[in-house]
Amino acid sequence: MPTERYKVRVTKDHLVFCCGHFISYEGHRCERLHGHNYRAAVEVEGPLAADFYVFDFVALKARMKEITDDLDHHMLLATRNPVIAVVDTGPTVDVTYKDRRWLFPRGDCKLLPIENTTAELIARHLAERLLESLRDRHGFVPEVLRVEVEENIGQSATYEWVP
Ligand SMILES: Nc1nc2c(c(=O)[nH]1)N=C([C@H](O)[C@H](O)COP(=O)(O)OP(=O)(O)OP(=O)(O)O)CN2
Repeated sequence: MPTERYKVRVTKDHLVFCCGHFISYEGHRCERLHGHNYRAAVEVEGPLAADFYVFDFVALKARMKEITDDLDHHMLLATRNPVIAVVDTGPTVDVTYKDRRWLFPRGDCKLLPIENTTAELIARHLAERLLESLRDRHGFVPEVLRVEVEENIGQSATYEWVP
């Protein structure tokens, strides 16, 4: 008996989120502030449900779009970075790396509980939020979830979650 597996994938122009960021790298170096039109793609795997699909494309796009829209047009800051300090003062976010300092209006920022705003960790962050949303709103837990974040055409990172 052959084993059947199904996978649903969505990636759409409206799953693009335009954000500022900078990362630390090589342990002690820090990029200059710049931005990307990040593009997300989502895959879910599982058995076919009663409607003969793994999970409804329409709902999957809608849940992902809520998350990417929330990040769109914000400065992404990683709160767990070992060398870039991020302090939320209320009206502002004060960011320090060695002798460099950035001061952002709080409303322009998304503070992410991750170590670095790499495409890899942004993908994991999106996946965690999506899993919560799929579970809470649809009672759906996929067998496998993958989120790909493309920083630029031809360069992307994928996070895979398997329970
Ligand atoms: N595995 C990863 N590598 C890198 C990441 C990442 O998230 N994961 N991120 C960066 C930088 O943030 C940077 O923005 C990308 O650098 P680079 O490719 O040099 O810049 P461009 O997007 O402008 O691409 P071009 O090919 O130069 O046009 C680095 N590495």
